[in-house]
Order: sequence, then C-alpha cells, then structure tokens
Amino acid sequence: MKISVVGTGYVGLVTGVALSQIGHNVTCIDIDQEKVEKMNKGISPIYEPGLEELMVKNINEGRLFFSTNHQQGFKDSKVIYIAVGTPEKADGSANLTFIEQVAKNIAANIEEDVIVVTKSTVPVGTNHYIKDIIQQNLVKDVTVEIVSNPEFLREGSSVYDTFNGDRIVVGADNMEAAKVIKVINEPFGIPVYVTDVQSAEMIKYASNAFLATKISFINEIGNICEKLGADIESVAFGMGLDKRIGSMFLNAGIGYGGSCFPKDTKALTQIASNIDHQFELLESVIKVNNNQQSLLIEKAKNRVGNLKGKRVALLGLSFKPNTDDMREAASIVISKKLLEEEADVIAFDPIAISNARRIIGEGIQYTESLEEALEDSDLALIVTEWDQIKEINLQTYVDKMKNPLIFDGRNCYDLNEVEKYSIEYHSMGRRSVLAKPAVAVQ
Ligand SMILES: NC(=O)C1=CN([C@@H]2O[C@H](COP(=O)(O)OP(=O)(O)OC[C@H]3O[C@@H](n4cnc5c(N)ncnc54)[C@H](O)[C@@H]3O)[C@@H](O)[C@H]2O)C=CC1
Ligand SMILES: O=C(O)[C@H]1O[C@H](OP(=O)(O)OP(=O)(O)OC[C@H]2O[C@@H](n3ccc(=O)[nH]c3=O)[C@H](O)[C@@H]2O)[C@H](O)[C@@H](O)[C@@H]1O
Repeated sequence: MKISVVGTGYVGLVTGVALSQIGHNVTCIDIDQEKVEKMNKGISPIYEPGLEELMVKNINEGRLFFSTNHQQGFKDSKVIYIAVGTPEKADGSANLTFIEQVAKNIAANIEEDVIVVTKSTVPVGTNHYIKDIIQQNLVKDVTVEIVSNPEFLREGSSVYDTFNGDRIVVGADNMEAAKVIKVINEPFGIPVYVTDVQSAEMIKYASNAFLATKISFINEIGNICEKLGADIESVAFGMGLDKRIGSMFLNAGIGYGGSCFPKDTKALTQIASNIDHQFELLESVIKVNNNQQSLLIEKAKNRVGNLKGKRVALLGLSFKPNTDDMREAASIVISKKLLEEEADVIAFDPIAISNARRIIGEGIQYTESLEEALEDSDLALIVTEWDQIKEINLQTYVDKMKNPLIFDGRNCYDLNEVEKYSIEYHSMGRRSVLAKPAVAVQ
C-alpha cells in the first residue's frame, strides 16, 4: 500500500523505514530540508542501531522515498501517518502547533479519501480535533477518517521494538479504518488491540506515566535502602520475581530523562487538572525524579566538600545508552550544577557530543575517549550506562585518575568486583565501597 509519514524524527523515520521493510511503498515527509537531503543520500539524521542499514536497503529496493513537499508526498497515499513532535509548553501541557500545521498540510494537499493515523503522543481528544481542522480546511471533496495509533518504541532499540513490540494499539470510530490499519501492520506479527479513539490516546499517557512511576518508586526504595543497609539490586530482583510486579523498569539510578517520560508525565497532570482532577501520585513521581537527578552532585559534595577547581570526569551524556538524544538528559542538570560549583569538567560520550555541545555549551570539555576523560581527574560521575563504561577494566580508574573516586548514578559495577581494586565507589541504593588504603581528596 502507498503510505505517507509526516515527520522523520525518532518515531516517523523508524515507522517509515519499518513499513517499507514489510513491503509498503512509503514516502516520508519533513519540513527540514537538510534532514531530507541527508536521508535521500541514505544517511540517517539520528543514531539508532540498525536504522541506517534498513533505510538504505529499502531506498535501494525502491520502496522508501523522502520529500519536503507535502503535495508530492501525499500523492496516491491511502494512509497518512502523523509523527511530528508534541513538545511541552511552559505550563507542562502538550504543544500541538506541529500537529495543527500537519492537519492543515493534509487538508490543503490531499486529492482522494485518506485515513489519517496519529502516532504522535497527543492529549485525549486531539485526534478528533485533527479531524475537525482537516475538514474545516479541505480543498477537495474527499472523506477523511482518523485513527489513533500511539507509539511505544524506546530510543536506542527503536528498530528492534518496532518489529518485536508487545502490542499495537488502534483507536478508531470507524471499524473499516481500523481494519485497514490492522492489515497494514499484519506482517509485524504483533497483537493488535482495537479500541475507541479516546482510550487509545489515554493508553499512551497512562503507559508512560506508569513506567515513570515504577522508576520513581524504585528510586525512593533505593534511597531508603542506602540508609538502612539494604541493597536495591537485591530488593529489585526479589520484587521482580513476582510476576504481578515484573522485573523490568526496576533499575534504580539518577532518574528518568528523555524526550517522553518528563514531558508526558507533566502533560498528563495537565490533562487531569483541565478536568479539575489533581493527579497527586504523578505529581510526586515528577518531584521524586527531579530530586533524583541532583543526588550524584550532593553525594560528591558531601564526600569532597568544595568541588571548585576539582577535575571531574562526567561519564555519559545522552539520556540513556545507544542514543544520541540529549533531551532532558540528567547530564544537563548535572553539568550545570558542576559549572555553578566551578568544577573543571571533562565529559565522555561515544555518540552524543555534537548534540550535547548545542545544549550544554562550551563551558565543559568533551571527549570520545573514556581514558582521556579519566586522565588526572579527581572524581568520576557516571551518568549514562554505556557499554564502554560498564565493560571498562576497573584498573583503568586506578591507573588514570588522580584519585579513583567514583559516583555511579547507574549502578554499573558489581560491588564485590569493585572491592578488588583500590577504588572508592558510591552508587545508588547500595552500600559504598571504600578504597583501601583510603583515597584522600583535599
Ligand atoms: N522519541 C521517542 O522515542 C518517541 C516519541 N513519541 C512521540 O512521537 C512524536 C514524535 O517524536 P519524535 O520522533 O521524538 O520527534 P522529533 O522532534 O524527533 O521529530 C519530529 C519531526 O517532525 C518534523 N516536522 C514538524 N512539523 C512538520 C510538518 N508540518 N511537516 C513535516 N514534518 C514536520 C520536524 O522537522 C522533525 O524532524 C511525539 O509526540 C513523541 O511524544 C512516541 C513514542 C516514542
Ligand atoms: O513515549 C516514548 O517516547 C517512549 O518513552 C520510553 O522510551 P525511552 O524514553 O526511549 O527510553 P526508556 O528505556 O523508557 O528510558 C527512559 C528513561 O528512564 C530511565 N530508566 C529506565 C528504566 C529503569 O529501570 N530505570 C531508569 O532510570 C532511563 O535511564 C531513561 O533515562 C518508553 O519506554 C517507550 O515505551 C515510549 O514509547
């Protein structure tokens, strides 16, 4: 089937590539000319494992096209996917400007009946709002059906997730339209759950809010464990053995970041407050997460005192491993605090440095070499659990650092392993390992 996808970010590009891979003829449209030029040359504008290879394959096999022109991109399409951003506004609610613009682009350019499928995360009621905008601005006498099809992929494993998701949610008023979307997705072999439009929209927010809640919950338990001498890794494992709880998303650390949990949790509290419901639980989840991001700095200050002039190796910048995405990364908050403390910061990240430079700026130094970051440093802060960091020979800390003093925000190392080295190690929700002989930081 001929399909158009509007917006080629993490969701749109992966969706377009995956739909072409299962045999559809896909045109991806973006207003960003530079991005489109790159994609036409077979270069992915984002780092996602496996994406570029699949993209090039489908371009070469003549099923995948990129354009900046909505009219050309929509030509002969039976289905148009919307995958533009829905960033947060100053009050935390979802900004629908890009969505409104696409609805107008659709109205102005379609020449035959279409099904408009929204993949973007949008507040309950938005799909109907999209239909209204399209109908009010239509140029040709055509019929438009809408389907809510929220996306559940994770960055860093988006290609894998698209082919191996747990469910595809389809929210529709019109069962014929729902059936078309079901058939399009059949080759993925993933169960499709069909429901009404509003429920589909809410499933997305509720799912992200629930996962964020799980993270803040385990982080609170971790903070308590640390003070009581219990071990969060052990606690999370023991909890996860209960199938009703499940073992996933119980990794304690410095909290969740990224383009979605922070924004979607805030948007859901706004959605609730619009109907005079105070979502107290979710408000606490957000508060716990905000505090969690600063904990590493607090721990370091409690241990070292003044960070002024201390050489700090900041290990990992992206909001999670395997992505170059810096949106709402804990490293932003942490590097800002380090600069306020007048620390001398050198940051390591294998992929995200160019994005980080734009957000964090030139107040810190950057390197793609972990060893270079550690060289002569007084302390190391682990912010993102990249494999390069997890798999490092721990002796490297001893060899390279002025003082092998580590504050690990992602519990990268086994405590028994750390104890074999002359390293002082503080992690999250676990006992500290003190170096023998003690590491002295003045
Ligand atoms: N990033 C993620 O992992 C996930 C994101 N989502 C949701 O999906 C949506 C998209 O997110 P991302 O892919 O991260 O966004 P993004 O910000 O990376 O990409 C959006 C793209 O849309 C383009 N665009 C904006 N207006 C346009 C227009 N009128 N016509 C054509 N292109 C236009 C932009 O140039 C940009 O390339 C958001 O609602 C997000 O909440 C849902 C699940 C996962
Ligand atoms: O709506 C979205 O955009 C997406 O948001 C998340 O995906 P993503 O943000 O890409 O990445 P996650 O793996 O969920 O991690 C989010 C954050 O939570 C943190 N996290 C995750 C799991 C955990 O146990 N502990 C923890 O601190 C990660 O470090 C990261 O900062 C959801 O997992 C996806 O299902 C959803 O589609």
